[in-house]
Amino acid sequence: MWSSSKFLRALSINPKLVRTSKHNAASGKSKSKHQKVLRVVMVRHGESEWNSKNLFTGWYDAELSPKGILEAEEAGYTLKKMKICFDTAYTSVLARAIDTLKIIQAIINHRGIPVYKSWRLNERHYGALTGLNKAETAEQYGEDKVKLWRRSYDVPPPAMTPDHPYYKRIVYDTRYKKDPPKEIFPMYESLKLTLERTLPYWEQTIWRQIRKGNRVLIVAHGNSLRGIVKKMENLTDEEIVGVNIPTGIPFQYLLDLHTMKPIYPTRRYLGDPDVVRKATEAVVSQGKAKK
Ligand SMILES: O=C(O)[C@@H](CO)OP(=O)(O)O
Repeated sequence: MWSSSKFLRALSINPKLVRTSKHNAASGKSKSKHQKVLRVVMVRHGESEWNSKNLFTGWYDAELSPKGILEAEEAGYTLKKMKICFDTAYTSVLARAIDTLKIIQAIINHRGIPVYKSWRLNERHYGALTGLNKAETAEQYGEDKVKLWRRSYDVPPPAMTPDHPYYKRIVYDTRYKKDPPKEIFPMYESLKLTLERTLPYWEQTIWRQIRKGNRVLIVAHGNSLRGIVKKMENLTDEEIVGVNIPTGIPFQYLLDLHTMKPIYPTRRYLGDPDVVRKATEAVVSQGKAKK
């Protein structure tokens, strides 16, 4: 069993330096004088029904699969074991992220914290690819093309047109009645376009809360999180191609209280490294053609 203390030792983090208790949870609006570092935890939702079928999902509102529910529970137990507490949580408007957050909240006994939902944390819009099988798409267009669509920084997938089977379901979904406004409602998104709509929310809302000393949990999606990771780790457009985020495994950044810079240059997963590696490789192979 990979215990939280073993995990913290592996990361060479002194747990005493990180605020973990519920102290000041309700009013935790200012940095405690004992607090040496700030922590932000992010997690990609648990596996969805469409992940399990290996379909491009994007803004389609897939539910969590039974495995995804277990992954969300596991994420909750990991945070509970490590005694990590939060003041505020942010998520997208998609069920797979909202439900993952609810499961985590229940397990860590944080049902009462404020939760903010924004379409800006949604998965990237996969355009015309939405609903297609990734392996079959790789067979048809080649693995390189699918890798470009899935992981390049600025190559967008083809646009979703009104005759697409999921167009109406997404465009007329009442949750988007007010936001995003029609003029910017996406029909496709590269990672660059995804980041351009996530970044204002990250900088003007989430980052401000972190700066104030609030302990923030973000439950979002593979690509909205890749955008934030690119920003946090200063990755180049080429480097972000190699970043794949597994479902349901929380990762954290510890930030220096004064400089607000990450203490470790890369994200740290809160989980058994072997499990993280295998889960990450599985995400990569979703884009491979079936042999
Ligand atoms: O299909 C999607 O919406 C995303 C995440 O599930 O997939 P990918 O990992 O291919 O970007």
